[in-house]
Amino acid sequence: MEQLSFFKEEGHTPGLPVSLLDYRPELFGAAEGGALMERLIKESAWKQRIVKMYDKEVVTPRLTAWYGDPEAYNYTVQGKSAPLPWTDDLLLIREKVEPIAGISFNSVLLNYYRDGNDSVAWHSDNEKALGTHPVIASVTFGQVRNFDIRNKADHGLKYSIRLEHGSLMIMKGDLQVNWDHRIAKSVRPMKERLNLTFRVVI
Ligand SMILES: O=C(O)CCC(=O)C(=O)O
Ligand SMILES: [Fe+2]
Repeated sequence: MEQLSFFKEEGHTPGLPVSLLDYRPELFGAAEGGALMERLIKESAWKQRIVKMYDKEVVTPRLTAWYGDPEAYNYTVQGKSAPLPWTDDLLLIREKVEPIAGISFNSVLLNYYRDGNDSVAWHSDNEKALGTHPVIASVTFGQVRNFDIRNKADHGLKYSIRLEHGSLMIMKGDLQVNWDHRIAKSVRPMKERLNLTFRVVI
């Protein structure tokens, strides 16, 4: 498979340094990743959460599920429900991710994008419960979608990374401080995509 490096996908700006974002395609092979994705989609406890946006309550345009250690519970990140216990598949993925990330994760947020209509709006993962410079490991299965990153102070400074099936992307350093990210809706037809972000909730 062609190795699509992050830097190939950049627009008019130089690439973000690896100290902020480390992209590694093919953490999982196509077949293994496909099997994991199918099981996780079928077996996870999906919820469509309601979040407050500018005083309005809106339903998140994707499905989510939280798993982790019981101690990883923090209402500012997960809403009112405690994380569900780790499953074998989630532990297997965590085991592959941790040596590369260089830290131990105590929770994982799963995002299920059913089609091109599902998305996550511009945000940074800067909740207090994640600390100021969180290391977040993001594993993607299924449909390739663009992961857009824009500078908080200069919205013209933007990058777009194609997150491929089976890939790992590690976000770290100042990324959540100075940059927002999103998965935009797509007018082109999109198949389903599963994303797992491993986090340390403190
Ligand atoms: O689906 C993705 O790649 C990103 C998800 C995300 O940004 C988040 O869960 O905070
Ligand atoms: Fe995020």
